[in-house]
Amino acid sequence: SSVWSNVPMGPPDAILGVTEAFKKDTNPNKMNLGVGAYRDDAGKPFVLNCVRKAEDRIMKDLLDKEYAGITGVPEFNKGAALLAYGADSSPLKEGRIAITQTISGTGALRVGGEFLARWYPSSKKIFVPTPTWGNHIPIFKDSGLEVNHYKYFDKKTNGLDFEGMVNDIKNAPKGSIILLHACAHNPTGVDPTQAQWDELSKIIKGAGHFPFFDMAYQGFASGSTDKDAYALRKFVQDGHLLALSQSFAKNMGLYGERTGSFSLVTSSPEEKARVDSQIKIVVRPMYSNPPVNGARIVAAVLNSPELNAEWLKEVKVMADRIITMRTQLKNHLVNDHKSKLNWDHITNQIGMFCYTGLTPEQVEKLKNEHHIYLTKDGRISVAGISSKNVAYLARAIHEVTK
Ligand SMILES: Cc1ncc(COP(=O)(O)O)c(CN[C@](O)(C(=O)O)[C@@H](O)C(=O)O)c1O
Repeated sequence: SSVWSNVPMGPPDAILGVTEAFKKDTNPNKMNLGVGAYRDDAGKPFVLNCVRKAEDRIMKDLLDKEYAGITGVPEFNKGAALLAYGADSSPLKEGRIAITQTISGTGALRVGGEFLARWYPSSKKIFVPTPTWGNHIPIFKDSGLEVNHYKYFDKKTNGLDFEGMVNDIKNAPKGSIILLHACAHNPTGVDPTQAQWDELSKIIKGAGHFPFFDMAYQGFASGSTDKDAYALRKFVQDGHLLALSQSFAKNMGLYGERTGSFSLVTSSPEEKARVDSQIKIVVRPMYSNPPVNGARIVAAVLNSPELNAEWLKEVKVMADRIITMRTQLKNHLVNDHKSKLNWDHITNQIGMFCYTGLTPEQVEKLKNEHHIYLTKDGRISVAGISSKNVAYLARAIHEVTK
């Protein structure tokens, strides 16, 4: 028998597997509402103008191909921290934030998971919302953490089960790690209000828990990078020493460039130096140092007032198109099809995803009868909807739900 005869066939990824199935479909009406990747109204991937301009500038600089340091391109780290924490962040001004460039958001979560498993003294338990991004669970398990869950989504209202969330977080063992989606919760599109975030900050502080923010959509949810960072900045203001993973996949359209960061708010520059040294010891044997291209693009955009201003406009255009598609989809369902169901959640939810409430059977029907591809949990990537296919989608959803 061969050396690998014991290797079983694994299941396709719940999200990326949908794209594979979509690509095999030859029907002209097919729609990919699976992976969270932005498309413009022509259904095409969108490379931001500010990114193209940044690339031009970088090419003209004729930079070398030397290794970046273990923690990546310094100008990138500076710009990413400023974007997340804000110009008036005291830990930033006091030099207390340890930050490393990572292989996009996934890499940030993994470096963070490994660091916490190795150095966080109070617990190996991380509590993630129910539901959460599917990849969170294997990332943290593979990091050596024990994954637990807190209530989050209310199936009855298709909204937030704040009561349940608060109770589960309060009942978690003291000093647990709490994973929080900073904005545009994936897969539900349901976010706490600012008042609810304020309360969560007090509760998490009171319980001595450790917040780990995953901010993969800053600017992409509301169109404002400051508004989308509200929860993170409020927790920092309230004195939490916390962890943050950032991704530039969506808000700067750098998906395949794999550009992100992991950062920790520490209590002093001296502590930051010790934490920095241990983050490097996690990263060096994992991938040694990160790719420079995406980081140079982000640095060029964030650190140039002109490109930064253009980026903020473009990220708002993306956010606004998503919001328009939500409204059109709901209007078709309510006005054209006189659907008896309540579709308010389609416009109440925010960010890349809409948690439709469709059952796995209805999802199967959308695929088999209408060539519409989405994940089994009923999540649709709103970016896959355009003015050309929104009516087709509404009719199909009505067909399978009436
Ligand atoms: C909450 C959250 N955190 C982190 C990431 C990591 O993203 P990256 O490593 O590319 O920076 C994603 C992307 N999730 C998806 O948009 C999605 O849920 O479809 C998709 O990119 C994915 O990889 O699944 C995410 O939704």
